[in-house]
Amino acid sequence: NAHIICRTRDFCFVLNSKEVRLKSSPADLVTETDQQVEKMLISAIRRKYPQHRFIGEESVAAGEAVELTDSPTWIIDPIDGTVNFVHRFPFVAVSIAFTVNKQTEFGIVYSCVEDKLFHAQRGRGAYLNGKPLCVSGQTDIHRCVVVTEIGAERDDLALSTMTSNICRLLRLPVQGVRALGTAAVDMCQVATGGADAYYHIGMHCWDIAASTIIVLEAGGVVMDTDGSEFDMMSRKVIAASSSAVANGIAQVVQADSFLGDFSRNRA
Ligand SMILES: O=P(O)(O)O[C@H]1[C@H](O)[C@@H](O)[C@H](O)[C@@H](O)[C@@H]1O
Ligand SMILES: [Mg+2]
Ligand SMILES: [Mg+2]
Repeated sequence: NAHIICRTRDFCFVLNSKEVRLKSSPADLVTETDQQVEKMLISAIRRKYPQHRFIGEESVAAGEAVELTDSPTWIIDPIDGTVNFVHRFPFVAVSIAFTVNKQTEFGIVYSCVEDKLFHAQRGRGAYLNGKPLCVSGQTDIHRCVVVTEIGAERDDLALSTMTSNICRLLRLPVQGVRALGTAAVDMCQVATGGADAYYHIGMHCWDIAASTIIVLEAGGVVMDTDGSEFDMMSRKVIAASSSAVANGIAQVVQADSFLGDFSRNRA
């Protein structure tokens, strides 16, 4: 059984996950807690906003389409870092973003074990537990700590793409490469200035929708891994402290044909 104690200033509760099941790969896990948290969030929001749409990781896993329209839409990852959650590795987050006309209006990432609440609203800055956030402003790729993710894919092409990208960055060299096991929290490190950049190939919109606006509102930049304009549904992202660093990463990171048929969001 996996469990985690979530504390906030106002309450403390224990989330139990009795059953761990596999989804797309032996490293893509889901627990009852993922499903219950998503249901709880969607039903609470729906009560207040019955017309709004939802893209939720576990609803998509259950067969719902991933369709981002102009309608007000909530993009939810009920537990980002489910492998961490199951193993009690202490980086686990709830990620919620809200979009209108495909533009993100606000994002919230709650890193449960750390009791860190990141949030940002378009045009109103980014905050961690109420304090304003600012990226490092680093412009020299050689002085960067870069965060990425190993991902859940375990096929040869995915693994060689992931490892060769890390090798290319280390050879530049950069000063460090890190992976916390939750894309949402990884990306928030860029917003705090603790990391200078984050890139990921193969994540889904629910992993990074909220943290994208948090990085942007903290003064960072976001782009596709090929250097083109960021598309939340493309499953590729670079978030960085400056355009110079983002472009430096885009020059070395290759997506190749890794995403293949899976190049749009699906569970
Ligand atoms: O499935 P969850 O835990 O919501 O999301 C995780 C991704 O599946 C995995 O690929 C990635 O490495 C991890 O960081 C991410 O957040
Ligand atoms: Mg996730
Ligand atoms: Mg999840």
